[in-house]
Amino acid sequence: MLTWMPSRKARDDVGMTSDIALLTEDLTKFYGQRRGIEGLSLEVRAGEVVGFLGPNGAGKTTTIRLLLDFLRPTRGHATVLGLDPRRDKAALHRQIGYLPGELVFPGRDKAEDLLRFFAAARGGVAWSQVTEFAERLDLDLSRSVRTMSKGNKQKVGLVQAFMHRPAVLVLDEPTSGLDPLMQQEFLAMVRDASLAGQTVFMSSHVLAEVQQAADRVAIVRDGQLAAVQRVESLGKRAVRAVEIHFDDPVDPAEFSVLPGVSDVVVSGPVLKCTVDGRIDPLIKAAARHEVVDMLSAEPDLEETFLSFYYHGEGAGDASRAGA
Ligand SMILES: Nc1ncnc2c1ncn2[C@@H]1O[C@H](COP(=O)(O)OP(=O)(O)OP(=O)(O)O)[C@@H](O)[C@H]1O
Repeated sequence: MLTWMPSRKARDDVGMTSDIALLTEDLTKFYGQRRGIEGLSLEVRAGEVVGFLGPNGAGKTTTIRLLLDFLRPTRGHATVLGLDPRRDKAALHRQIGYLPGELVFPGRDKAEDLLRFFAAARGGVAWSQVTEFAERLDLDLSRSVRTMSKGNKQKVGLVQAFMHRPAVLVLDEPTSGLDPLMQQEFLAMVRDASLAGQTVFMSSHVLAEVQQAADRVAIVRDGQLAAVQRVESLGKRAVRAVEIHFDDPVDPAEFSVLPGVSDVVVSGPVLKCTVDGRIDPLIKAAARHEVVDMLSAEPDLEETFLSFYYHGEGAGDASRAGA
């Protein structure tokens, strides 16, 4: 999906006051000696969907809590819609939809009562907006939240985050506990939110879901930003297996010298190899021969994702919005 800049009207409709929805500069949080997140500089533009990816303990929740002023930074700062989350908490309250990673609903309230409470706390939300999201997520509002499964509690959390159509949605592991059908519905809600001019910043450790909904992914590892990539370019970087069938036998040496090409094996007219990154050099070399067929396995984004963890590639080359 390409970055899409919402129209001025769409941004006005959701109360967007700044072109930059989220900004962090050198954002750092240490818990005593323990690093939560360090030196995080990231810009999310209004209307963008950014996936915040990383394994357990990478620093995703810490970052999100800093953005919402549930934690105070050790160093650096963050702004939301150009405002300071600490100083302008009240002003931001209605413009942010937040889904915490760990949902705790005390009491025996029915989902409906709880959502009425959240709606009132936000200065009133048309009840039709609440039921619209509840229906999309197939959530029974008459059930007591305390007795709900993890997935149903997650749906309540999502409805409260989306129901007031906030300018910015900050979602910590939003698909946690949802079945595949509901995960798809959630991703559709994210796409609709983006089309309506809302900004979405969502943490996840599932690359596939982020790939479906996000414009960019920011990858954190050990408390530091390891890479920020446009989703399409993650695909382009991926390692893929390629098999080319020629009319006549080819010389492996001709292909093994190509940039990004390795593991070249030729048996008669069939060449198999691995391509890391751009496939163009291989295509141009192959085109010097008569090509009968070519097979290329889909880039494995999970592998690309892991390669960021283990080799620490590409730090911050698209950390600025629209890069
Ligand atoms: N309250 C705390 N006290 C001490 N250390 C903490 C605290 N909260 C988080 N940490 C540490 O900070 C680091 C980042 O944790 P964080 O919860 O932000 O990661 P995460 O990416 O959200 O992980 P997960 O996917 O497991 O939720 C981890 O090493 C974690 O142990």
